[in-house]
Amino acid sequence: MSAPILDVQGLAYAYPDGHQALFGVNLHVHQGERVALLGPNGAGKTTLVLHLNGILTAGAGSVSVSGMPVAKENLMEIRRRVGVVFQDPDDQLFMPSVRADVEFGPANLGLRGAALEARVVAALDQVGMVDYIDRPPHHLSFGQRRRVAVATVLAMEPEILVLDEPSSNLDPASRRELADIVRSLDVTVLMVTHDLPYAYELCSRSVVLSDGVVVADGPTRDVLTDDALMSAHRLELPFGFDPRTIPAP
Ligand SMILES: Nc1ncnc2c1ncn2[C@@H]1O[C@H](COP(=O)(O)OP(=O)(O)OP(=O)(O)O)[C@@H](O)[C@H]1O
Repeated sequence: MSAPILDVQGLAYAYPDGHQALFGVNLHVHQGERVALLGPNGAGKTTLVLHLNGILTAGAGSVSVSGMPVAKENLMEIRRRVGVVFQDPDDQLFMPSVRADVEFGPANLGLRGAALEARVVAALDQVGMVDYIDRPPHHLSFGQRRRVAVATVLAMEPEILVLDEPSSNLDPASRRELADIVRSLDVTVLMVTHDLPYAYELCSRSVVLSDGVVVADGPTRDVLTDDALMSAHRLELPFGFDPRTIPAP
């Protein structure tokens, strides 16, 4: 098999207050995979994500993206390669118009004029939001703001798209539409979620993090139907959802 596009080796991290959040995490993701990162509250999922684009720096171990180590000297390139969509779109949208927000990243990379406009329109088109290009983001609904947040990241043409709780606060139709968008993208995806049916629907592979350690890594169906694993790590399927009776997507 080819080298992983995302290679996390022995990653350990303690916050400045001494709290150890990750203990030697290994995670290898190959190009084109869609992987769900599951685990109970406080497991270390966000801490891991914050290492993928260098917001946090590994205490021990390493993270690399397409062979490039996540390190201070590479941060600009790493942030182009790894696009993180945070849970709250308002952490990502801060400009007076949708266009300005989506332009921001590629303009920083030096794109100008028609090339910049084409990049912005293409990114908004991928999330079905071209018609909103001149609207102020704060006049959009939450679900629309989440789509624009995804577009701000897609406009950077990332190699890896990291989605933190993408389905949270979405109504059922928006949730399904976002799933369709994710499926339509030709990009490697790491999706942090507590929404296990969403993980099942979108990611053929799931990694379970618990107390800062990877405790499972395999086909999502196998993970979600391993009752002992699920209860040991406070993972619960919603009432009526049984992957044993639902064909693998
Ligand atoms: N800034 C911080 N300083 C100290 N400890 C922190 C800090 N941020 C997170 N932690 C601790 O690190 C551990 C992992 O937190 P993290 O946010 O990575 O978990 P998570 O899996 O993303 O949880 P959730 O599902 O609740 O979002 C938790 O015990 C948390 O209390």
